[in-house]
Amino acid sequence: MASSLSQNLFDQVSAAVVELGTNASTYIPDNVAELASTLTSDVRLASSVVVLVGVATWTVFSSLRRRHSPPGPPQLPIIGNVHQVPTQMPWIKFTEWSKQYGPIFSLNLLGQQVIVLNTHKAAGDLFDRRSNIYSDRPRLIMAGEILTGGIFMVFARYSDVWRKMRRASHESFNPRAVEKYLPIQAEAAAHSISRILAQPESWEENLKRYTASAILSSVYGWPTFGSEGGIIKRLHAHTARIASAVVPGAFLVDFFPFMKYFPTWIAKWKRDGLAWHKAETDMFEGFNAGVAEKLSAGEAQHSFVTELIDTEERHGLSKKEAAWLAAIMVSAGAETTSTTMFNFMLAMTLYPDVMRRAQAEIDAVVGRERVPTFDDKENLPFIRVMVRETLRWRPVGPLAVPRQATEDDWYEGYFIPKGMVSIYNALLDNSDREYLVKTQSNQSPLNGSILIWINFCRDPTIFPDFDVYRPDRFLDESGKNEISPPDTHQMGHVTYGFGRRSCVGLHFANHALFIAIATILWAADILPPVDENGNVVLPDANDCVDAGVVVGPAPFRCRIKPRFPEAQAILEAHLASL
Ligand code: HEM
Repeated sequence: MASSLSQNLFDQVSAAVVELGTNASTYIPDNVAELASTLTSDVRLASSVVVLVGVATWTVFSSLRRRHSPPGPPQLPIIGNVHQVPTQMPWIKFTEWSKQYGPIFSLNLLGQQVIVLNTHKAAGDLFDRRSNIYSDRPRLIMAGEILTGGIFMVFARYSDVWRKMRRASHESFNPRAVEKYLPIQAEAAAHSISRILAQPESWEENLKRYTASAILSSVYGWPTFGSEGGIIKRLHAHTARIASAVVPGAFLVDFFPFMKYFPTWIAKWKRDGLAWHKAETDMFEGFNAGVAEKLSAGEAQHSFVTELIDTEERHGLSKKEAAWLAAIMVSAGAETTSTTMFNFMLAMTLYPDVMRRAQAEIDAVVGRERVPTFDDKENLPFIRVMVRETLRWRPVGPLAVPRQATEDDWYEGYFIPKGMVSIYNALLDNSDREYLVKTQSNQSPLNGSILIWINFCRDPTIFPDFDVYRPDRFLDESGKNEISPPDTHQMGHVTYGFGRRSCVGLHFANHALFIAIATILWAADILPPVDENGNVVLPDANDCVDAGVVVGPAPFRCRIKPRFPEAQAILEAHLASL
């Protein structure tokens, strides 16, 4: 199967060659043609020699290099393994290779050495325990430099600007600090579930609005459930533009870095990219300026940006960096969380017994006369582990953003040279079942060599029944306390990544998932659809969609019914009391 990478490159290079050829023939005078034909055979001979020498050198060099490299599939000269990496869901191929070559194997993608890690331990050893040398990201010229000016935190190099951004975001999103956002999250959840009860068929849209609204309100202090409308589409377009630029082969400049210095009048891609960066910067700076104005008028609600305004000098952040940082928190947080909620809804339609057990816990602790709150969390262990199990069962983050080693290193007898890209293949799925994949975006970052689904969440040695949604796998014998396998950061899964580059918004996300799950299960039953004869039609659990940014379930229907007649009125009274 041809990879998108080689296809993209091939298309771009052939277009350039055709254009060059067409232009050249126009200018060659007739008397030069004769001379050219006598030279042709000599040139052919010389170029054959050059190619042969090149191939021989490459073979010797690569065999020396591979002596200490992790094993991997045989490579072709120049392109390496590019042609073998599938355009769709590459982790299936990676899982196959891990069975053949072992849990740590390496690939060569157009000269770029890549290692794929397939165990919790290896990823923990490198990304957690040696994170001082495994916290860099590979260079992405178009996505990371031209479009986002080196300040898009997710792709930022392990640099001073990343450190400043990480410090500032950690200060406002660490476990204690996120507590100030709890009222916003609870209000947004109650709004969203109330709307879902009123229009059950719009559950998907309302869950999207929920996560966007909660994060926008927390970051900018905008009113909860009301301001997110058009901005959701706008931010999705923002993230999708960046994601599409990450696709290997989408821009030649990522293979030929000197092209970055082309003047803008000959490089349209660069001109467009810089113009886009400026427009996005203006918009984000406008958002922060709006908050600053309200703050000086004494009208601003406390938010991440009001904190940044107070602390940006201490953190050494410029206005532009602060504006991008705020926007990144929204774009990294909204879709990841709503897609996790879609997976939860899917699980409920497929596992009614799990839903009943959760509802029994809610009834016992909360009752039916008030909505659940964060104060109930302590007494709702089953709901807490549903959050973990949802993140484990279907990790939405195939964008396990790759790492790059900043120093030479040895691991398990293998040499890992500085500059080696490491990716972790976290969806270790030993069932040989195929995923049905529908691609909504033509240019998915999944299609590339460096962006991979995280996957240990389905490691059969740790979770023998990995494909089953079973939250109580994370409860101890008392049924009250959470347990976690090693190297899962006391969370039971690695869906939020590893070490210094792990998700900085994970505590916010865990709270958002908890309150939405508790509220919807308190208010409603989530049931599979029925056909015209009343027979249950179960959605296909393995039918997933690569939306370009995250992977989630393919659209499916479910029936949402209030559990008791007063649910809607209680939710509305609750909202009115806030
Ligand atoms: C269920 C929801 C979420 C999932 C599954 C998720 C997953 C991830 C993953 C896998 C990474 C890369 C980790 C690594 O390289 O090891 C990441 C990074 C990041 N996430 Fe999240 N995330 C979620 C929600 C959020 C939220 C709510 C926010 C903001 C409030 C956020 C902000 C970020 C940022 C800024 C980074 C870049 C960190 C860095 O490079 O230093 N995420 N996330």
